[in-house]
Formats: sequence, C-alpha cells, structure tokens
Amino acid sequence: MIRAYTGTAVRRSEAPLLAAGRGGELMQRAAYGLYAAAAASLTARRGRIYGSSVTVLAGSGNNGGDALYAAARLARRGAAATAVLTSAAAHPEALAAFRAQGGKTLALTESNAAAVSGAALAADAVLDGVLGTGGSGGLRGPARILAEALNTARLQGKAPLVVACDLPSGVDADSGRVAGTCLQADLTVTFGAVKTGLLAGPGAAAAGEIRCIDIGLGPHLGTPDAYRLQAEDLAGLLPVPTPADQKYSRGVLGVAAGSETYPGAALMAAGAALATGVGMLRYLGPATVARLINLAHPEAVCSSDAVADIHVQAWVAGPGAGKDEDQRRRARDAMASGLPAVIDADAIGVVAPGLHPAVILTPHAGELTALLRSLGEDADRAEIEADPIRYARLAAARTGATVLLKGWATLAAAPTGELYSQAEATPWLATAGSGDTLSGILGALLATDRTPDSERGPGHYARLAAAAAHLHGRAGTLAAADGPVQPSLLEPRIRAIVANLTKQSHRKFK
Ligand SMILES: NC(=O)C1=CN([C@@H]2O[C@H](COP(=O)(O)OP(=O)(O)OC[C@H]3O[C@@H](n4cnc5c(N)ncnc54)[C@H](O)[C@@H]3O)[C@@H](O)[C@H]2O)[C@@H](O)CC1
Ligand SMILES: Nc1ncnc2c1ncn2[C@@H]1O[C@H](COP(=O)(O)OP(=O)(O)O)[C@@H](O)[C@H]1O
Ligand SMILES: [K+]
Repeated sequence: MIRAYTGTAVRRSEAPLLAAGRGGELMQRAAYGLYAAAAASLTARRGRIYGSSVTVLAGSGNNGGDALYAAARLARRGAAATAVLTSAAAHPEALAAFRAQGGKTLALTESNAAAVSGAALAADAVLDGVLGTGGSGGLRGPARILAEALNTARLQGKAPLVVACDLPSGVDADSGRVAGTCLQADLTVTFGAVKTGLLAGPGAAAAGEIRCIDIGLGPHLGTPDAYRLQAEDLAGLLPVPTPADQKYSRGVLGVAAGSETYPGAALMAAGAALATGVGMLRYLGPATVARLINLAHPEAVCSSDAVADIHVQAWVAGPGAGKDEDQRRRARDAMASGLPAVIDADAIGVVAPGLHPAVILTPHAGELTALLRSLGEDADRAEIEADPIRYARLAAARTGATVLLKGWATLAAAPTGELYSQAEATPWLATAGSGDTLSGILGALLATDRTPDSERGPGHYARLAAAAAHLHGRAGTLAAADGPVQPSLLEPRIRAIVANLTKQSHRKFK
C-alpha cells in the first residue's frame, strides 16, 4: 500500500530534523536517490551515462539543491551537464558541487527562454528542480515558457526524459492542483513520502511513474492523508470460496440496472459482477432486459420484483436506468435498505443526504457536479477536475455515503475523510459502458465481503471501492493491449486478473 502525505505534513515532519542540523544529510539522501533513479532511466534509454547530455532546471530553493547535487553525480559519470538557473539565486553549496564536476550554468531570462528551451529539448534528460514543496502556484515567467516547450514536445513524442525532483514543478503538493502550468514528467522521484498531490488531479497526470526515496522521515510522518492499494493489498479483499461455502454464503448480489432504452448497461454490469465472482446474481428489471440478461448470462436469476421482495447481501442500482421509474424506485429502496449498495449513473440523480458509508456513489466529474449542485454546493466540472480530492471528500461528507469519483486517477472518499487513489486505468477505458463494468465489479466485492466487523475501520468501503477501481483499471489495461477497449469484452480480463490475484488461495482450496 502506498501511503501519501500532504506536502505540508512532510515539511512539518522534516522540521525537527532540520532544527537538529540534519538538513544537509537529508538533502544528500534525496539527491542520491534522484541521481540513482535518473541514471537508471537514462541508461535504459541510451545504454550508458557517459557521453549523455543532461539539463538541470534549478530554482532558488532546496528542490534546486537536490537536483544540482544529483546532476553533479551524473556529471562525475561523464554526462555533459548544464544547469539552467530559473531564479536569481541558487542553493550555493549544491551549485558549487555541480560546478566542481565541470557542470556549466546559465541564467534563464525572458529573452533567452526560447533558445534555452531548444537546448533543453535536445538534451537526453532534464532534471526538474525548479519548485518542490515550497512552491506556490504554477510556473511563471521564463520557467513557464521552458515548461510549455517541453510539454508540447512531449505531446509530439519528441521530449527528452524528464525526471521531476520531489514533484513536477508547478504541482500543489497538498492537492494535485496546477494553477496554470507545470512541467510534465516521465518519472517523479519523491522524498520522504509520496505527496498527496502526486495521486490526484493534474498532479497525478503530470507525475508519470512515481518512486519514493526513504530519507528517514518515517517516525515523524504521522497519519497518512491518502492511500493507494497495490496488487498485494487486494488478495484479502477478493472473494475466494472455502470448502464450507454454498452459493448463499458466498454472497448474493442484486442488480437493478438497465431499462428498455439502455439494456446494454445491465448486461455489462451483470457480466462484470459474475466475472469478479458471486454466489448468485439476481437481476431486477423489465422483462425484455431480463431475457437479454438470461441469454448472455444464463446463471443470472431474473425477475421484476421490488427490492423488498428479495434477499441479497448487496445492490447495484442505476447503470442504464434512464428514466425508468421502477428502476429509480429500486435505486431509492436499495439506498434505504441498510445494505451495501453501488449507486451509479442515473441513480445518482435520486441521491439525498443521510446515507451511510456502505452506500457507494460512483459519479464521474459531470455527475458529481450535478450531485453537489443538487445539495446546494457551488461546483463546476472544471473545478472538480482541477481539485478532485476536495470535491470527492465534500460529496462524501455531505451525503454520508462513500464516493468513488472516476477519472484518470479514480478516488474513493469515505464520509470520515479516508481517501484512496487508484491509477491502474488506461485512457482507453474512457468509453461508454466502462463505468457499468466498474459498478458490477464493485457490487461483487460488496456482496462477497467477509471482512470481520472488528476489522471494518471507517474507511472500509472506500477501500473496497478502491479495490474495484484497481481490478477494473488492470482489466482495462490488459484489454487495451489488444486494441481499443470494448467494455462488453472485459469479462475474460476481469476473470484473469481475479485468478491471478487469488492464486495462493486457490491452491489452498483446489
Ligand atoms: N527541507 C529538507 O530538509 C529537505 C528538503 N528537500 C527538498 O526541498 C524542497 C523544498 O525546498 P524549499 O523549501 O527550499 O522550497 P522550493 O525549492 O520548493 O521553493 C523555493 C522557493 O521558490 C520560490 N517560489 C515559490 N513558488 C514559486 C513560483 N510559483 N514561481 C517561482 N518561484 C516560486 C519561493 O521563493 C520559495 O522559497 C523539497 O521539495 C525537496 O525537494 C530535500 O532535499 C529533502 C530534505
Ligand atoms: N482518461 C482516462 N484514463 C483512464 N480511465 C478513464 C479515463 N476517463 C475515464 N476513465 C475510466 O473509465 C470509466 C468511465 O466510466 P463512466 O464515465 O461512468 O462510463 P459509462 O457511464 O459510459 O459506463 C471509469 O472507470 C473511469 O475511471
Ligand atoms: K520539482
């Protein structure tokens, strides 16, 4: 599990070490980590360090100091290193160390920004040490011109390797917000702890691969601000039947999805739930949709019952419900049932406050905008996309439900503030029907959840929602290897990922 902390919290945890005169030691650890990661990436691209060209962008603070020390080490291994000083001042000792290894320096100005950008584009690697946790706002002045040139080249596939020092310059380390411009990276080498701003919003998209270097802040860090589940965290959350199980004890999922207008959503939600694994799937909806469900998934048990008429362990309601009044009523009843429930798509429109954390709302940014406005909050889609953590937490707090805010990085926020961010997805998943499969996966995890009550902390449902996003993202990424993702074809991939993650348990009960 990745544990993330706000930039503010990391700075607070560094304070006692700085007061004890250990700042130089921390910087050397950070710089060595940055050097080693950059050297490995550069070697992977070019074959060797010797003879490569490295441009280091150095701001006035310690972030620039880290990057200059790291570049000095690359220069010692034979790289031709140039430091572009983006501010009038630079960390004096780091600059001296850089120069001592033969590094050249030049001051960035409005008038030379275009020429310097050209030179940076021609380098093999750029180390971004303009701003770290001490930065506020986006890049300004000539540093912005340089960043925009590198970002444009990246879109054209012509950018050098960009390695961000601690975080991409211009990203807010607490939130992932970017006010204006930040420098997009291939790799972010972050120090002490992963910053929350690397896990959400534009900051997550700018960070590229994230590597964290331990600089010894561990005992000082306190409670994390956010989490990211990794594959090894999922095994315990996935449904693996035991010899004592029968279909009802494994967990029954009720799916109230689809309508005459949108039958496909129900097929995809049901298929994804079955591929994740349930003891039984009960479908509730129009007879025409039920017939299609039974053709595609003969194991589903279908009826046009009301929510109160059947016994399940969890609900999925909303995908493809459209304006179907019966489905909307089922969504309301599922929310009021006291059972865990995934409330997706059209059902998000019938949400009212007073829910509980086992109700999981799964909006994308557009649906969250409408939900927050219906609750009297001032929200617009661009603001939500710019600062998704804030709005996911706000919606959870206002409704009492867990909120899974979908996007490139998908966030799961508990009403008590616990937050998960998953980024396994591929942009190929941005296609109609993809959310329906996510709701089916999550429904299956809720129906088959066996976590003992004593282990269900306040963020339990956010963790399950994050697990579903992880599975969904990986299944999509696997599917994308064969071409554009078609959500209706995700089922075998979901099954493959579940099989892979539960291998150990299968061996035990084979
Ligand atoms: N404090 C420590 O002990 C350690 C800090 N480390 C590094 O130090 C960084 C933090 O260093 P600093 O506190 O010196 O801060 P930064 O290096 O992030 O920023 C320095 C200065 O940039 C200026 N600035 C802020 N926003 C700006 C903007 N938008 N445009 C232009 N200039 C702007 C401000 O004058 C600020 O003081 C971390 O990100 C990390 O890289 C590491 O060396 C590990 C140890
Ligand atoms: N740019 C992106 N990169 C990765 N995943 C994305 C991106 N955009 C959307 N997704 C994912 O695709 C899914 C889309 O869901 P949704 O918008 O509800 O689709 P639908 O309602 O058509 O089924 C979500 O899981 C979301 O996280
Ligand atoms: K930086």
